[in-house]
Amino acid sequence: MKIAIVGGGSIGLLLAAFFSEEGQDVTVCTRTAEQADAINAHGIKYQAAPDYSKIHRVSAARVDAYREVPHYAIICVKQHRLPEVCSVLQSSPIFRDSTLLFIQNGMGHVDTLRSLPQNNILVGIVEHGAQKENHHEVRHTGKGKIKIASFRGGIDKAFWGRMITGSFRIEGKDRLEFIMKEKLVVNSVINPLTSLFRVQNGDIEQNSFLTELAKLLFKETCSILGINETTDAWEHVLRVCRSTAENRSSMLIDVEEGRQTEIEAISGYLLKLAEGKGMDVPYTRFVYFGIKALERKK
Ligand SMILES: NC(=O)C1=CN([C@@H]2O[C@H](COP(=O)(O)OP(=O)(O)OC[C@H]3O[C@@H](n4cnc5c(N)ncnc54)[C@H](OP(=O)(O)O)[C@@H]3O)[C@@H](O)[C@H]2O)C=CC1
Ligand SMILES: CC(C)(CO)C(=O)C(=O)O
Repeated sequence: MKIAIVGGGSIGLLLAAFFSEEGQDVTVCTRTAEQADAINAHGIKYQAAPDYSKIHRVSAARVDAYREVPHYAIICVKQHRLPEVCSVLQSSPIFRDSTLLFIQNGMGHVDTLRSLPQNNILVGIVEHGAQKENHHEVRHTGKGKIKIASFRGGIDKAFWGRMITGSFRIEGKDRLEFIMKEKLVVNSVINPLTSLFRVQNGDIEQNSFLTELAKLLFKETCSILGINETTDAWEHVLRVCRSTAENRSSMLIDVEEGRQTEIEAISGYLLKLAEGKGMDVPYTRFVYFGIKALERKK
């Protein structure tokens, strides 16, 4: 299958390497010509701890210079970059018949997807940790799951089910809202805490004071979303901390690099929901303003 990965960041490069390993015809659609040139010249270097690396020869093009017609377009930009990418997806005939897959953290984007003309739109969640080292190198810093579900149209579970490399697999699910809420719970805890305390994901479980804070945030997020704070749900958060222990969350990297974070789509989304329900949510408010303050410092 022809697969376009839109956005050559940590997750875009990771997925490009994965689909290349699966024998798919992958093109990375980048924002800059500089990154496309680097990928075309060197391929993508996939690295995994402690000493595994492999070069994947995939092609790359700046997104507005991409001329192929992909079966799948996997959108790997941050939430706040979606408006510009969605306008390309809306206007370009290239993507008209593609199945789109959006993998952003947070819930902010789901309403935006309604205006897209494509008949087949999937939404997914990524529990892997990845870090882009430079334009064409990515480090796989934590292995987890990818779950996808249909937002509009069908889902070819047989195709996705064949995409298995070792423990790397994509699971097709029926309940979109469930997988998104489950991931939102994880990100509402891990992303702001790791960013405010500048720690790796694993520290949330290792440092018992951080675990206490994580539990408070976890309980609050569950009550905002109206879901049961089961032991299973809490264990799931800890499992992601463990499986991505060495990872610096995507929000922490944004903070360190002085970039806009996805706090609006995660804690900002939860705050608005809580406001609508007349709920007071002090922990979520605290982390929201804490991250906004760090963004202002940049
Ligand atoms: N990193 C992680 O471990 C995880 C991330 N996620 C989620 O995955 C999504 C992507 O995150 P991540 O890969 O870390 O983000 P990055 O910031 O590493 O990558 C985003 C990429 O999108 C590119 N981009 C921005 N605008 C455009 C555009 N208009 N056209 C084409 N490309 C564009 C950026 O290019 P440029 O650099 O040139 O601006 C950058 O390469 C996020 O929603 C994140 O929450 C989920 C799980 C884990
Ligand atoms: C899975 C996790 C928590 C990995 O760090 C993530 O979603 C992120 O960094 O945004």
